[in-house]
Amino acid sequence: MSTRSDSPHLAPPLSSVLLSSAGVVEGVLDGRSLTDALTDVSAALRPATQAVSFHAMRYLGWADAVGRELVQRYPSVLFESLLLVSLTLLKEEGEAAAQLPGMPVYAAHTVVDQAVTAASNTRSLASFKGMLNACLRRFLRERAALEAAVADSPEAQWNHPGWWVKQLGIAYPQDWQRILESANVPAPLTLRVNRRRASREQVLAAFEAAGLEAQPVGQAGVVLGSPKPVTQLPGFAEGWWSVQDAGAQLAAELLAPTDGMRVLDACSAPGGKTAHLLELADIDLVALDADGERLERVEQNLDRLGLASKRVQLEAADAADLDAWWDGKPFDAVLADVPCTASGIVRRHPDIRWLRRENDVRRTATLQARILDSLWKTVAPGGRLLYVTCSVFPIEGARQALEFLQRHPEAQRLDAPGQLLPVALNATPVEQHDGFFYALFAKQS
Ligand SMILES: C[S@@+](CC[C@H](N)C(=O)[O-])C[C@H]1O[C@@H](n2cnc3c(N)ncnc32)[C@H](O)[C@@H]1O
Repeated sequence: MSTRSDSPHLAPPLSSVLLSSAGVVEGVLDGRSLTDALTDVSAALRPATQAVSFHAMRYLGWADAVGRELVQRYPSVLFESLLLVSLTLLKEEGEAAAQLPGMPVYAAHTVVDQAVTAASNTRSLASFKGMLNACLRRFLRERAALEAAVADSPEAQWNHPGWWVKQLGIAYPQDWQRILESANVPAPLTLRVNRRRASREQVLAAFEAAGLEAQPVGQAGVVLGSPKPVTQLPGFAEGWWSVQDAGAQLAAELLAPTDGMRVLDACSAPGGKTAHLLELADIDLVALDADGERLERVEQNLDRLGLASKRVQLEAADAADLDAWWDGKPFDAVLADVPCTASGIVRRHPDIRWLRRENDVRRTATLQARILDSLWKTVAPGGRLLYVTCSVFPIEGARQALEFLQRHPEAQRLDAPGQLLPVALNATPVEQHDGFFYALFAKQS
């Protein structure tokens, strides 16, 4: 086995990692998020399983198409998942494998041998180990012909569902390939310094002293040269910083709260932007989220960052149901970081593309419009509302903003970036960010 220097230390046998990764992929095929499915994996296997299953998600479209060439009918979803995971590890060889960002690199014969061992060691797969062996060996023998057979499939070529590729092609005739390719570049670890606890210079100096390469980005960001577990970085327990993509760091800056303002963070969990708002000014803040469990994470994050106070009120409620939570006192500034398809953060969550269905996009856009219309009522005359999504589909972004203005002629659109497309391909860590949409509206007094 050989691993690149940035691959995790893969101490457990590859057969165990392949089997646990197959279990995780099986979970995603069954509709679970990758993060959730990974919680079932033992601590000893988790780092390696995470690396292998993230990689599998990035190349699942290609592996699925090749798998269909190799197998008429899968004996089980676990078999299918084990085959697909193994194929993604065989996707490139030698130099090409080393070039594929984030690819855990193993010799081909090791992958085949360990996949077959994984099948032998698993009661429900043992009688299919010969079939698995034959499929993987056939792939190695007939790679070129199999690659050619799937080349025309958009899923195989772009590793996204066909409907997703089509929608991006229509929306971004110039950029769609770059967007799709950016989705397969593993994201850097980007932090936002909590200016109430530390300066950026202080954080950069502490990282340098710990031998970590880091650079400033944006107004308060720091991007690491290579990702590390956050608890191992200086300043985590002290609340010096939070993990947040550079594109997401624009939200609180655009809403620009000032001391004494009454502010609403309407879809706040897990609290990344809530904390940023509180770092920027002394405000009275209501933080809502429909999901009570996720709201607990807002509380934990504010505690760690030293930002919890009597001026912060957390409410588990549907933002669109004003009767349930609003006392009628208007807000000077409202952050509407609404639920979305998350199509702009696929590089951080490579499973999202496989979990979404085409009709989710319209369904989500309808929910967003409902939340937006309700929240607009809570904005004080002269106040502002920032609409945010981490999506690249225009129906959740540019079109949503346009339709909002048509429904609310009293809203004035202020300067904001609009659609930020994800930047990752051929970009330095400092240049990279996820895809977001930002529209800022003022309510005329
Ligand atoms: C994009 S996430 C918010 C991320 C958060 N602002 C941050 O920066 O950490 C969207 C959130 O909206 C919440 N949500 C979904 N439907 C909602 C609703 N009807 N009212 C309020 N929150 C809702 C979800 O539970 C989710 O936590």
